[in-house]
Amino acid sequence: MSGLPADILTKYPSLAKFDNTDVESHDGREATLLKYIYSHPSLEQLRGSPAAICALMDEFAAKEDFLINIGKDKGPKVENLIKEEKPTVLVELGGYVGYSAISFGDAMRQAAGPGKEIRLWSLEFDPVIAAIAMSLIDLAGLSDIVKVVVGSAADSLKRLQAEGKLTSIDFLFLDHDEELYLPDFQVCEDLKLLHPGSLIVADNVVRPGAPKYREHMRQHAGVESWGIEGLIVPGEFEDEIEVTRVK
Ligand SMILES: C[S@@+](CC[C@H](N)C(=O)[O-])C[C@H]1O[C@@H](n2cnc3c(N)ncnc32)[C@H](O)[C@@H]1O
Ligand SMILES: [Mg+2]
Repeated sequence: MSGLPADILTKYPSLAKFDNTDVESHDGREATLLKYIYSHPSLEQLRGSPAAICALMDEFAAKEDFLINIGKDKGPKVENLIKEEKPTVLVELGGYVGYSAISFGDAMRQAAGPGKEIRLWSLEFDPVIAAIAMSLIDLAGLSDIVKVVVGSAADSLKRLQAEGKLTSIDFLFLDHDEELYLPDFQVCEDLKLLHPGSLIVADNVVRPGAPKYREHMRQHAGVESWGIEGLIVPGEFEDEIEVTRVK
C-alpha cells in the first residue's frame, strides 16, 4: 500500500500500488501501454505527432500504471538543452518505450531545421521493450532520425564504433542503470567518442541516485559538471539531472 499523500493519489491513481522503494517495470505494462495508444480514439491525431504521443504516455503513467520515462517535468529541461546545443548525434543509454527518444528526437529535428542530417541512437537491453519503442517511434514519424539498437549499452557502443556508424557523440544521455553510468561513460571516453563541447546528461542522480558517477564528474579535470533540479512525475518526487560539459 502506498504511503503517498492523498492529494497525490487523487491526482495520480496509478500510484496507489506504488511503494516508492521498488519501481516496477518490464512486467507487461509496456504492452498494455502499446494497446492503450493504438486503441485510443485520437489515434489518427497521434500519427506524426511526437508531443501528443508523449502526452498520452504521461496520461497512461498517471492513470493506469507508472512508467519509468523521464516524464513531463525533467524531459522538457533536457529538450531545452538539446535546442540550445543543436546536437547532430545524440546517444541515449536506456531507451525503454521510447518516450525520451521521441521527445528528444523531435527537439533535435526542430533545432536542426530542414535538410540537416541528424541521428539519435537509442540503446536498449530488452528486445521486447525495444520493439515497443520502435513501434511508437514509427507512429511519431521519427524512424528516419531515431534508431533503436538492442543489446547492452557498452556492447552496442563498441559495435557501432567498430562498424564506423558512430564516430562522435555531441550529446550523451545516461538513463539506463545508475551503477553503469560511470563505466559506460568511460567506454565512450575509451572509444574517443566524446569531443570538446560534448554534453553528457545523466538522469536520476538523486533518485534512485548515482553518487559515484556524480562525484567522479565533479572531480574530473577534463569536464565541468553541475546539477539541474527536477521532479519524477507522476508522484512529484524530487530528483536531479547531472549536466557535464567536456572541456
Ligand atoms: C529508466 S529506463 C529509460 C527511460 C527512457 N530513457 C525515457 O526516459 O523514456 C531504463 C532502461 O534501460 C534499460 N537498460 C538497463 N540496463 C541496460 C544496459 N546495460 N544497456 C542498455 N539498456 C539497459 C532497461 O531495460 C530500461 O528499459
Ligand atoms: Mg530516468
